[in-house]
Amino acid sequence: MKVLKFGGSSVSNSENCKRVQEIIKRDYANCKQVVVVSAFGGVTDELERCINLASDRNKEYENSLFKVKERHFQVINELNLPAEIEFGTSKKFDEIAELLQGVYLLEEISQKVKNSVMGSGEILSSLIFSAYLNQCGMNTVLFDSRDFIKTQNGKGVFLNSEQTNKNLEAVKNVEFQVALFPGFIASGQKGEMTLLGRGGSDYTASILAAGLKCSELEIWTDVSGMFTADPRLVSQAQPIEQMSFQEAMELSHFGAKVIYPPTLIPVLQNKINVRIKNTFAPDEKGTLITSAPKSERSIVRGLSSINNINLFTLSGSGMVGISGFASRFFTCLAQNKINVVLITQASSEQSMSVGINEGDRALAIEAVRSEFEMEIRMNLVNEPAVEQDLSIVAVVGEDMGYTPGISGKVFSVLGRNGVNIRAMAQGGNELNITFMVPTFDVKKVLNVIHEDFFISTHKKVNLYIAGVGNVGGKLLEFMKNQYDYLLEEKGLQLIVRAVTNSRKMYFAKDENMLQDWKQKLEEESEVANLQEFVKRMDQANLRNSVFVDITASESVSKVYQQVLNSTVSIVACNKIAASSEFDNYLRIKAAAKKHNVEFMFESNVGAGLPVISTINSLIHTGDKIVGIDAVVSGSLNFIMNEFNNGKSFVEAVKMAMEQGFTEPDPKIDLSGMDVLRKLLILSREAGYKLEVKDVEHEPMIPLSCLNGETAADLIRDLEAHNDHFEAWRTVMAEKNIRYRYIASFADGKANVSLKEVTPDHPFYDIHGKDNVISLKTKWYNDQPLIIKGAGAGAEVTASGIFGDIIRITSN
Ligand SMILES: NC(=O)C1=CN([C@@H]2O[C@H](COP(=O)(O)OP(=O)(O)OC[C@H]3O[C@@H](n4cnc5c(N)ncnc54)[C@H](O)[C@@H]3O)[C@@H](O)[C@H]2O)C=CC1
Ligand SMILES: N[C@@H](CC=O)C(=O)O
Repeated sequence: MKVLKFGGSSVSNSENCKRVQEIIKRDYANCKQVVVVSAFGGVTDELERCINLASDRNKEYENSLFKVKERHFQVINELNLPAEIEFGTSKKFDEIAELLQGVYLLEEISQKVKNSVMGSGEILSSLIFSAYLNQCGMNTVLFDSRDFIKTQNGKGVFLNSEQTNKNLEAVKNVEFQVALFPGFIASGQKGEMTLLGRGGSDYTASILAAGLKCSELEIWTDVSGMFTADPRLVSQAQPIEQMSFQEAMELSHFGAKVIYPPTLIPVLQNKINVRIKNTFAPDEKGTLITSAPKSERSIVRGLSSINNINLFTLSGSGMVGISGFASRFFTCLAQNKINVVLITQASSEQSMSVGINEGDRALAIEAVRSEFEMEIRMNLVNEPAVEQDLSIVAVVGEDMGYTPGISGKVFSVLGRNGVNIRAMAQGGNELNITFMVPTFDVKKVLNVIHEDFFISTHKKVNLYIAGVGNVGGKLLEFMKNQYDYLLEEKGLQLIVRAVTNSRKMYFAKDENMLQDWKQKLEEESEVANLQEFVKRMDQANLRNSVFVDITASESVSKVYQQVLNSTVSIVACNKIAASSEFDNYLRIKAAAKKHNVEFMFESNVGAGLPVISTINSLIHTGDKIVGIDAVVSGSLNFIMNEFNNGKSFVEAVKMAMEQGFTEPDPKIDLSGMDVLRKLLILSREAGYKLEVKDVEHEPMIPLSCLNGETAADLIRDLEAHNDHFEAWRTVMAEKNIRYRYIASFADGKANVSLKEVTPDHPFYDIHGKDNVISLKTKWYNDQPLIIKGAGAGAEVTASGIFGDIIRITSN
């Protein structure tokens, strides 16, 4: 014999009643079934509303009750049930109406009347449904749960399990194939109707399963089992195949609403397996709750959360070393029926904090103030402090016990995402790690932990992109091409949430704009506003967020602090921040460290070449950079190579500009400023404190060519100086040398200038836009470490930026 419980959603209309009948039919011939039904979906709430309206002397209750009645009659008619059911139903509604009229006249609700009205929904649904099953040819007997399930009053309503189990013996003597019981309702010592608590139909089913010694309890609902997290908050949540009773209890206690927590006690005591199934997808596996569940791939079984929690703190120096404070504190909360959801105490004994429901806040303050009135007056204890708008999150899993590193992993992923944990507790059995966070962060918290622990799912990477020109456009194209690969191979889902250029910006509503960012920016954008861009990114508060700076703008580099304060990582190919004042460079790095996020700028030097990462790796492993010689301007190398091949200097400059090797303002390259910035960045990363003024700097071209405003001015001025450049050609031929614009650093001295190199020099033969970076270190002393390859161009730069994004988000 097994018990099947169908919740309100499963029996909310005639269509669903037919589905339920199909489910019962599956095992009809094989085993006896005890079926428990809830009231039709939403009916209990409606009945409660009717009582409240009546007690407020609001005649609207009559209308509301009439609508509830109509719903029942609609089902009766649609199922073609016999007249006696209509009669029985009508009679029940007359009784309810009478009770409500009494409430209306007296303006008072007694517990007895309230129970009678609210429990009517189950009496009605069981009457209708049992008739329907019989009509379908099933041998169904309707039992009244009140005749069997007995409660006793204490502080609340408790099950009298001894009496209940004794009463249930009688059921065994009745001939049936389906026994139908209304859920939720029971009776007290004097036979009056009592209720088993909201969600109590689950409990009814569990009590029956235990009392009738059934083999299994099936809870049929509208979801396919208990999920690894609330699917409304975590889109990647999956049904959990199996879990233990203890895990189910922890998860349901902390908010997973699939099962009413007391339900698990009778079945646990009698070792009866519970299966949670979906009425609307009956072939799906659902979740099995059992004493020895098989291990899942993840050590964490599930996550749950409850909102509207307050952190209530009692503190004071007078509490230290004095016994009895805790006992008085908790007794006072208990006496006022204030439910404590989480407890923590500082080891100094100076403070104790508890999590309570928002609704209990006022009462808790009043009760604790009055309990400690004298101590507060004497300044031994402070006024109770309450923090609002918090939520509790529980990470649950039996396998977490005695496995080191789980809480470390949980808290480090939260730290990386900028979540401030207000209080925490771990059950002594290590079954749960529970903590309080601002409600604003709950969705992010559940998602990041879910992504980190449930390996079958992927990680969403939320990208905010500033600058969609030459390089930015290429990066977006690469990301679009690699989208499927990264999703499948690395479990990374790239989502572009917003883009801006200097004129327009577009924020995605809920969509991923990776595919059609151009069109969105063209057709649906708003006027660019950097502050607004950063503000909205902060408000979105999405996990694994990265701000990507692909501009050459100083104003964009100035928002980095703000971005990092929002716990968003930065990937930049814009060199301005890393080459700004040394203190600012340090401040940005410190902000990233403080907020546990990344500031990465590999593409600042050598575009996609692994230059900065190589320097970092040498330093981290104990090497020391003693000298740097580099040709790190892709455009200048390209220009000189074209010049050597016979092009005029200005022609070569125009080609570099057209091919996207120069900065948006080419004067930055030709003045040597771009190379200077790169040398600053390299030497800083190598551990030296260098400012712009410390670098000896000779521009590559005459200063008079750099006075113009626009690129056209520059071209005009270069043309005017053609003789100057042609003179280089003569010198190069005469001396058998080449000119290279070289950055060098040695003995604390930095220099960027145009130098002559002979054919045996490593910088003599450089192809196209290649960069060469030669690092002399403690370990690479005789032969320097050389990094060489294309150092400019949209493709290689975009690939460097993309690499940083993947490195950050793969952590
Ligand atoms: N082109 C190359 O080979 C390399 C370029 N880089 C860096 O890449 C960056 C971009 O270069 P390109 O794409 O070639 O330039 P670009 O001129 O084609 O694109 C720059 C983009 O930034 C946007 N922008 C400018 N100011 C802005 C602001 N205040 N707010 C929002 N957006 C703004 C522009 O509207 C444009 O979309 C530069 O910092 C450059 O140093 C780095 C390595 C190599
Ligand atoms: N303009 C730069 C591009 C990369 O930083 C260069 O020419 O190297």
